[in-house]
Amino acid sequence: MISCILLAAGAGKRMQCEANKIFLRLGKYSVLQWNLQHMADVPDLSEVIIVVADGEEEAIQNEVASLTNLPWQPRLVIGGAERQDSVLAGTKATSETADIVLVHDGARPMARAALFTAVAEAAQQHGAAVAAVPVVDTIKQVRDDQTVVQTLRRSELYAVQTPQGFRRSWLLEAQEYAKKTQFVGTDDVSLVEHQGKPVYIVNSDYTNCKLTTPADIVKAKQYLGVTEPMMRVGFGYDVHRFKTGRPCILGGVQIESEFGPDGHSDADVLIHALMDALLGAAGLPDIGYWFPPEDEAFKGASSMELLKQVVKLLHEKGFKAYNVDVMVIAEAPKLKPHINAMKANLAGVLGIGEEFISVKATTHEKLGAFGRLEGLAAQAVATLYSL
Ligand SMILES: Nc1ccn([C@@H]2O[C@H](COP(=O)(O)OP(=O)(O)OP(=O)(O)O)[C@@H](O)[C@H]2O)c(=O)n1
Ligand SMILES: C[C@](O)(CO)[C@H](O)COP(=O)(O)O
Repeated sequence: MISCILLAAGAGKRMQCEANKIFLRLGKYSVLQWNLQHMADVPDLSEVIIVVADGEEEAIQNEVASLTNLPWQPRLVIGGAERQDSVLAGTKATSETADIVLVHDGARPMARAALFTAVAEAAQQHGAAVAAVPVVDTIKQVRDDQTVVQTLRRSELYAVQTPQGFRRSWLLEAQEYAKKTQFVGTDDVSLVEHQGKPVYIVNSDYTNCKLTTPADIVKAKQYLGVTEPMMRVGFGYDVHRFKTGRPCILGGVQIESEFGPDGHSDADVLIHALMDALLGAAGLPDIGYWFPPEDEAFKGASSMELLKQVVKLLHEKGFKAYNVDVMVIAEAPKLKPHINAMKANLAGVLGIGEEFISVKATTHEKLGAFGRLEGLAAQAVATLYSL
């Protein structure tokens, strides 16, 4: 049985962000979630212990809970001041039935399932193993006064990463010995080396870098295939004549009135302007193309139903509404009492919160055709983001 300790109790000081870097979002997942997603594909992994900073348990738990595909339920333990303390806390929480324990930096979200498996297999065979890559730079040993002691032979040098793997008995003994001899290592297998025991190198790749400084985030996004969401803006406008006896439906809300907008469909001018804004932002043809006025299928059609079709068209093109702002220009009826209901309608169909929806109304100060109550108009602006 394989158990994995995922270290997430650091402060992330060098990342210079306010919160622990484990919560940074890289596209659809946070750094922590990318780790868990990759680990979920490790065939024999049965137990995951996340080592968390005191006070961050709930936030970590929420991150875990939003992943529904994990084959195990990670357990949380509180870490210590130094990395080695955190690994020790994690080790104590591993099951006695685990024969292999892997230790992985939460700051390495690019490590793939195959690497975890390779390190676990090497640890099973050799006792202790570590993922590593040959160094690409020439490495020099340097004195405090900045002068070189020696140039190390590059062909013998590897930069080690995580996962680092152990037979559980080896890890426990190494930690015991490190405690007794007060040895502190900058990585985990160095505790085994300190006992004079061998550590096996598993060839990894350079994409498994540790997210340490802000520059590493750029690399991480590239390696994880994260593309920045693209924002698009669209504008829509519509006018309808008023007709006595027509229902007055605006924003999907039927308003008591002796007259209403005339048209082939329910003539919901607000929704029409909004649909054109959404379609325009997506670079799609306007509502006349999708719902032609001469087509009998749309006679008396509910514009809210048409809006649902527009949202479907957006999704098919890979877009989702981010926010919308609609302005109705009407001398009457009074829209204020109905604005909240309209916003709720739009929120439901667009699948966004009401705080991202604005519906406003203005009179035309009795000027011109709108002022004479011959008709009404609506303007809309919508922003979309790529899914
Ligand atoms: N006391 C500690 C220190 C570090 N870590 C974890 O060890 C990994 C590697 O450490 P590092 O990159 O140094 O992370 P931080 O300690 O968070 O960063 P910094 O040193 O910049 O504060 C990280 O996933 C970090 O969360 C830990 O669990 N407990
Ligand atoms: C374990 C490690 O990731 C191997 O490169 C590294 O030593 C961790 O160092 P940190 O200072 O805790 O980031």
